[in-house]
Amino acid sequence: MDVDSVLALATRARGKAKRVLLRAPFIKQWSEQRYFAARGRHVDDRPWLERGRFGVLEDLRQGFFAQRDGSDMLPADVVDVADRFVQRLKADTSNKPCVRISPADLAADPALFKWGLSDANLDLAECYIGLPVHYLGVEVKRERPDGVATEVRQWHIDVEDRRMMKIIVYLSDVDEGCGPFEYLDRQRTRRAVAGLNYWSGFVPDANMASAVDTGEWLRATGSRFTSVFVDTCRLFHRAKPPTTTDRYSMTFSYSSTTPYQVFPEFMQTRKTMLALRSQLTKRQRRASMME
Ligand SMILES: O=C(O)CCC(=O)C(=O)O
Ligand SMILES: [Fe+2]
Repeated sequence: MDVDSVLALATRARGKAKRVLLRAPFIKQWSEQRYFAARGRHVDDRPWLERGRFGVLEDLRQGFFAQRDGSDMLPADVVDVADRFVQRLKADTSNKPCVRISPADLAADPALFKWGLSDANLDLAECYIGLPVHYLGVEVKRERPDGVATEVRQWHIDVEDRRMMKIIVYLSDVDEGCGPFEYLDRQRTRRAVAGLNYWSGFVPDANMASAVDTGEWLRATGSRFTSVFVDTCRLFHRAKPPTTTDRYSMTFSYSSTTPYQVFPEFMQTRKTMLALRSQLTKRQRRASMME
């Protein structure tokens, strides 16, 4: 095992310990008070949103989910980089269910990574989370149509933070068979958490079906550039295992500056971030945990 894997394991263990500790009644109450006080202090500092994102914020606040056509939101140079990554993923000949562009490759062609740090995105994440935010980076992936329910193709709720915002942008058309983002709305998530006595981890389909009927599972299908804005720490979700066609997509992730847990294997390394440093504004450096 190399040093990075050991560090990743240690970070995971520390995150889990923190989540366990925060379940203890007295500590939970203290931590909630601190959290709401911090959000209260931040109210006046929240940025203004550009008009297009206002409705997204409303939807996120009401149902932790918004779906939009994202074609106007992405600048041409970002789409160019995304397409290059898609071509690279298409050329992959392994038979892994999910293939990703490596953090080093993302940093070598940084327009896409940097779009995640645009004011419009940081503003939206900050307004929704209600606190200064960390940008955890972008993941660009291909989900192969093998129908296998591994990893995040199983039902789960993300454990990183109290609130989180992810922007998932499809880079190919996604219908029922192409592995759409699948989720339960707020009420059904609550019902499933209670019915399954859920705290963390992956839930097999059959167990989920016993808590919430499969007819009530929701799916975000749509053409290329369809964009999902979602708080994955608040809703049960998964990538539905694709059966007919590959799904290509990218996911930009944001948490508060004090998440319970992060997964460093999906994030940029300190070294690549230092190489990008001179291209970033102060706000972007803060959001990338560099200051
Ligand atoms: O890619 C997807 O559809 C969802 C994957 C997932 O679980 C996540 O991004 O939190
Ligand atoms: Fe997830």
